Amino acid sequence: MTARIIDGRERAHRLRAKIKDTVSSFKQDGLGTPGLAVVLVGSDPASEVYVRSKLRATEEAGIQSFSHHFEDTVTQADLLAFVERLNTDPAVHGILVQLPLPAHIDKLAVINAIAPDKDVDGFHLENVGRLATGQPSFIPCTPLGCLMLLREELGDLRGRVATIVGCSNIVGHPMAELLLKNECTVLIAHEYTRDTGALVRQADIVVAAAGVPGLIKADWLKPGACVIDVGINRVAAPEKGLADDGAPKTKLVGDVDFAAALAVADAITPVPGGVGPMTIACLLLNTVDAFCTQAGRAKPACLAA
Ligand SMILES: NC(=O)C1=CN([C@@H]2O[C@H](COP(=O)(O)OP(=O)(O)OC[C@H]3O[C@@H](n4cnc5c(N)ncnc54)[C@H](OP(=O)(O)O)[C@@H]3O)[C@@H](O)[C@H]2O)C=CC1
Ligand SMILES: Nc1nc(=O)c2c([nH]1)NC[C@@H]1CN(c3ccc(C(=O)N[C@@H](CCC(=O)O)C(=O)O)cc3)C=[N+]21
Ligand SMILES: [Mg+2]
Repeated sequence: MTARIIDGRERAHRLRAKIKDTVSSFKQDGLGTPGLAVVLVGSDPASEVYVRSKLRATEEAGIQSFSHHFEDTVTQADLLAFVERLNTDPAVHGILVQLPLPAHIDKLAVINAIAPDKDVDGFHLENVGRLATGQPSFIPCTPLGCLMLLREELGDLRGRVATIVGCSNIVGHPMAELLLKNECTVLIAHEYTRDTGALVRQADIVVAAAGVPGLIKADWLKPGACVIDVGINRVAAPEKGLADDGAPKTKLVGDVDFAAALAVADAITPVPGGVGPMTIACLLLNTVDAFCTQAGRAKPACLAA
């Protein structure tokens, strides 16, 4: 038996099509157009790629995009002043500051400067606290995308054992909150966990978000587990030959030993084509949500998670 491969790209396309219809109905009803501002600092090539695909998806959905690129020498004061301008700009409903930020910038200060009702990443202290206490909040895009895939795959999650490997502010920790809220029994592993395999072996649901290629071995998986691989790791792929600069070509892999896991898991997300596209679709979803709240309007039922 071989595991079902969960097609995140297809699921994301479906969600983006619904968002696009919703946005066009807002325009027809004379309610205006949602707007998303994306702020990039410096010239990390991976960040530039992500920001470009976020902006492309935004425009394809009919959402207005505002893109701002700062040199990596920008001062914290200038960045904070810029966020404040976006906070008061009525055309901007959502604000995303791409991470990582250069070391001289206090990233928490920048995140917490974003107006909580425009914080479509859900990283602001107020949204984090709301999620942790069961109050309405923005939900970080990657965990929200993972939850949508899990619910489509498994239906009700109540009582299932979920092990999350990694507990960062942007993925692992909010994922744990969200699964707890969905009545899972949640186990969390991190760098100092003595036996991560022992936690993974108990899991009906595994969410791998450590950023370590091949960390999750197939013999760690409980037969029939549902595996969500969040990791995005660029590794050498000598089998693809050499690039122009003479170095081996590279490929993206997740944190799970995918080929071996296929024989044990019931369902698994691939990398690429799994969680990544859902992250982007959920960013658009959160932007529509922000727009509705700011317009004093209920979110359309067809977009409910
Ligand atoms: N698909 C998508 O949409 C997205 C993918 N990603 C990818 O997900 C991965 C995680 O991202 P992010 O959360 O930002 O990364 P961070 O580096 O911020 O966090 C990694 C987490 O994994 C833990 N960890 C590291 N090594 C191990 C190990 N050997 N065993 C168990 N736990 C370990 C760390 O523990 P400790 O807390 O003790 O340091 C930490 O909690 C990356 O590959 C990233 O590229 C990220 C965002 C979106
Ligand atoms: N403020 C902030 N919010 C974020 O949500 C945020 C961030 N900063 N910094 C970086 C991480 C990473 N992240 C990804 C989004 C999409 C893909 C994605 O679309 N991946 C494609 C492949 C892309 C490729 O080919 O490189 C896939 O998995 O199929 C990956 C990673 C969002 N992040
Ligand atoms: Mg660490």
